[in-house]
Amino acid sequence: MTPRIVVLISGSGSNLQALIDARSRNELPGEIVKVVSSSKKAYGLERAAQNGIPTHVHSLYTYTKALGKEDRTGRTEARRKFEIDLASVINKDKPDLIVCAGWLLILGPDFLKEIDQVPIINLHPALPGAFDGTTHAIEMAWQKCQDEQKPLTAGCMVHYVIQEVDQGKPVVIKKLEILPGQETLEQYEQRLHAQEHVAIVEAVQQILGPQS
Ligand SMILES: Nc1nc2c(c(=O)[nH]1)N[C@@H](CN(C=O)c1ccc(C(=O)N[C@@H](CCC(=O)O)C(=O)O)cc1)CN2
Ligand SMILES: NCC(=O)N[C@@H]1O[C@H](COP(=O)([O-])[O-])[C@@H](O)[C@H]1O
Repeated sequence: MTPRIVVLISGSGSNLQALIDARSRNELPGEIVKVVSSSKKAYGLERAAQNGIPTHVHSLYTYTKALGKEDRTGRTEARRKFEIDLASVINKDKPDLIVCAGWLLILGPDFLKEIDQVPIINLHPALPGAFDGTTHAIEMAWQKCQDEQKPLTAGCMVHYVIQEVDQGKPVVIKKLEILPGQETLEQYEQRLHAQEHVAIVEAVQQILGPQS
């Protein structure tokens, strides 16, 4: 039985594309059965559609738009319902692995409790213990190198998702050296994304085993 993969995205989906391309090369030990996006504008939805992969948009805004900014209790409840519903959507596809590929929302305890037995992995554009819990790790690493004016070992990792954001056990780590003044942020980003596209495929291969 081919392992079933659900991929969570929020944006461009270039890492989803890396998984799709690996599958096309028979190098992915699993089938992407659903792509769930937190945004209806995510180009990754287009990438999925172009490859016949079912999609679902699960937008937090849908749950919170009727609430006032000051309605903290309401927003907390809405976030809980968002997460429980998200877990229900995903569980319907009976995944063997869930991959956060640029999913820009913290998965709270209500979600993790409902998913329970299915491993979840996340791609984070930083090394273990560096810039945990941020969605701006790429820029922060590059800027840190410029500020300190000394080489910085940066990179990306794919790690298991636990409640503590970006602190789960690493599965794949890719290191990159940033030299101050030697490249623009865009040039570093390009190098990093290329490594991410390798790391995310390697992580799925490691977890789900060789091509089935
Ligand atoms: N429980 C976990 N959830 C998630 C993890 C994780 O390790 N444990 N990884 C993240 C991915 N991520 C960094 O790799 C990350 C995603 C989102 C955020 C964040 O602060 N999100 C805010 C909204 C931010 C925004 O709208 O711009 C939020 O969820 O309220 C930090 C890190 C995926 N989830
Ligand atoms: N903290 C999570 C985070 O910053 N994730 C980052 O979102 C991007 C998604 O790109 P993509 O939509 O092109 O795959 C990737 O760079 C990934 O590391």
